[in-house]
Amino acid sequence: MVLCPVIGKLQHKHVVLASASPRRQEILSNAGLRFEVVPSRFKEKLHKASFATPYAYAVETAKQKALEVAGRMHQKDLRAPDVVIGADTIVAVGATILEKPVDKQDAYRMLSRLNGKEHSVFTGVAIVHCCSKDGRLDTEVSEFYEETTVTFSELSEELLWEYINSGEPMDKAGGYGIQALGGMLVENVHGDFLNVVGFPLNHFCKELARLYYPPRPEGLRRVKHDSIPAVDTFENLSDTEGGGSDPGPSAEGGRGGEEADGDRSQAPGALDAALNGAESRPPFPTGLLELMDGFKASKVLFTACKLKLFDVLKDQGPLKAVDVARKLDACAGGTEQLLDVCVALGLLEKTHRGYSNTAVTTLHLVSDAEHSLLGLAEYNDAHVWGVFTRLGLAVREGAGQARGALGVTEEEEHLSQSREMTLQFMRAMHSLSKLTAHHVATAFDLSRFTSACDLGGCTGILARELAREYPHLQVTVFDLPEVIELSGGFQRGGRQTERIRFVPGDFFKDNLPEADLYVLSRILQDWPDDRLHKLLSRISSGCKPALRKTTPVPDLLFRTKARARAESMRAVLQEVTVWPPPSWGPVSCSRDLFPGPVRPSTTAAPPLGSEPCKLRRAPPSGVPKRPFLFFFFFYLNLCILFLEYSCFTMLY
Ligand SMILES: O=c1[nH]cc([C@@H]2O[C@H](COP(=O)(O)OP(=O)(O)OP(=O)(O)O)[C@@H](O)[C@H]2O)c(=O)[nH]1
Repeated sequence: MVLCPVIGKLQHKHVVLASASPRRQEILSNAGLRFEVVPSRFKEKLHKASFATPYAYAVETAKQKALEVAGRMHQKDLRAPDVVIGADTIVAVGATILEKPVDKQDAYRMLSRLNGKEHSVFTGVAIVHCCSKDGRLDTEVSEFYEETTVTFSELSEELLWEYINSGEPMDKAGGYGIQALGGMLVENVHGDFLNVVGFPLNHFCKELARLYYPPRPEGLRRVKHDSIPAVDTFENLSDTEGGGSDPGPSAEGGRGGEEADGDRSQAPGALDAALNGAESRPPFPTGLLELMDGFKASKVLFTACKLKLFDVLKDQGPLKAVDVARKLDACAGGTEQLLDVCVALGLLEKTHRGYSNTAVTTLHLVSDAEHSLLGLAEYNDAHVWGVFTRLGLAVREGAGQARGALGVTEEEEHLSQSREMTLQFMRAMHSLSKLTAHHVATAFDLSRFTSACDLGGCTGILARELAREYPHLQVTVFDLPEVIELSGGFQRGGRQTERIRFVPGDFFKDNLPEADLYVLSRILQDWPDDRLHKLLSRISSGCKPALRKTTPVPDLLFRTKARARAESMRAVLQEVTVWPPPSWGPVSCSRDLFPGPVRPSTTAAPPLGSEPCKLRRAPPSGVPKRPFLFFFFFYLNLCILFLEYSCFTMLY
């Protein structure tokens, strides 16, 4: 089903997108267009000074990209596709054109030019209709451009370099990606957002409508000025065009135009019916459909990780599908499909040289990357996936499903916890903590504490970060004996630094190490309320009495979120500090730790009469200071935590 009937017009045609840009592929496939991707080999080296305007340059480049692909495909098979789409996005500061940066310095130069100012983003688009006759290629080119103006905030050098070092700018016009981290640099956008991302979908649909539905006779015209084609185009939704290569639209009244007119003149009554139907149609439930299919995307990611696809591409890419298949010892067809889905999901890039990792993949899905999340992917695939398939049972029975997923009884459970499973869990926590630990450790000013105990501290990543950040803090990592035994394998420079010690024990049974700050990071969601009450009461009595009586500063309990992004993490902590709602469980501060029964995630903190810990620093300048974003982050995280808490307490 496609929302836009003009897109449906292309449904039975062989459409080629002459672009390697994953963003363009995503925008067009999200719009329901089916197409083949054949990246253009046209070198973007037109002489800029010879164009009167920056957009003329972008349009010409887009046209040359599309024509190169049409010509190459025609030469190869003596049969061109029906339609080739080319696009080119540039940033213009006055008359100066910025394309993709060639290196970090170049990215810095570009971003500095844009800093604190307004600029234009132009995307030129060419739609080339092809026709192969007697071995000859005929083309008919429609072209247009779209302009969007973007204003950057005043950004510090530090932030620019942090952004450049994220790797994001390198394949983006002007050196930023508005759809991702680069969005934080942008204060204002005027015009079509998707145009900045790389493809002006709205203008494209209008152009198709113009091409495929030439103006109709006055009497029959319905007036609706809208981005998506004029409503008088709805009558022809079900037409079945052959896959021929004759150009659909034609200024002289080509096939597409004749069809449309023919239908119109036949059935104006049917047109009205169709129109009424169209108007009463409900809004397209995009979010819902994404939820329906979200699990497929996760499984694709897990499968690619399991096959070590990203490692292969990191070391040897770009590679063609057959070569990847050989290296993975997998079927060529299946591998190609997996690779293409990864491209669609933005995990890989595809060019004529083959498939290669994207910047994010290189950072997080390669085994030996500093911030690899492979451990988390492996654990979610091997364990969490199975448990979540039993969610229905959990709801019906009101019982945890972890054992069921393993296929073991309560008695066998302990035995089934193999060393490998423990390691798998530790790898997951380790990789996630590496991302979040610094942000957790620096979110609050903890300098007044002299000893901290990280309960369930696993491999000690947060402990290290706390010790690094607070030179007077002694940190104890307290975890199960089997975890402590294995944690040595995760330490690069030796497990024990002077101020960190690892203590084995069970926090439900054994004496807790003394400390004046206890940290519960990703712990609370794992247990039912009665156990949590027990744990929190034990912490309360273990807390140094002197400190409890005298300090005006709250002890602090906090736990991190599963998908805490750095910015949102800080924003949430800030939000909580500024406005601690009583119902907020995830990050809670209190002076006396839980004197009475508590329900950690819902009524965790007793009245917060005590002064909460102050945020140590202001949010980084990259975090927008606008209140709505704070609220967005706040609610986003609240939702994630609620979901996590509910699911975990139900399933485990
Ligand atoms: O905010 C954003 N701005 C721009 C982009 C991406 O930048 C590139 C622009 O480069 P170009 O138009 O030359 O396209 P290529 O990626 O080289 O692919 P072709 O094969 O079509 O030449 C484009 O990918 C935009 O999507 C962005 O992502 N965000």
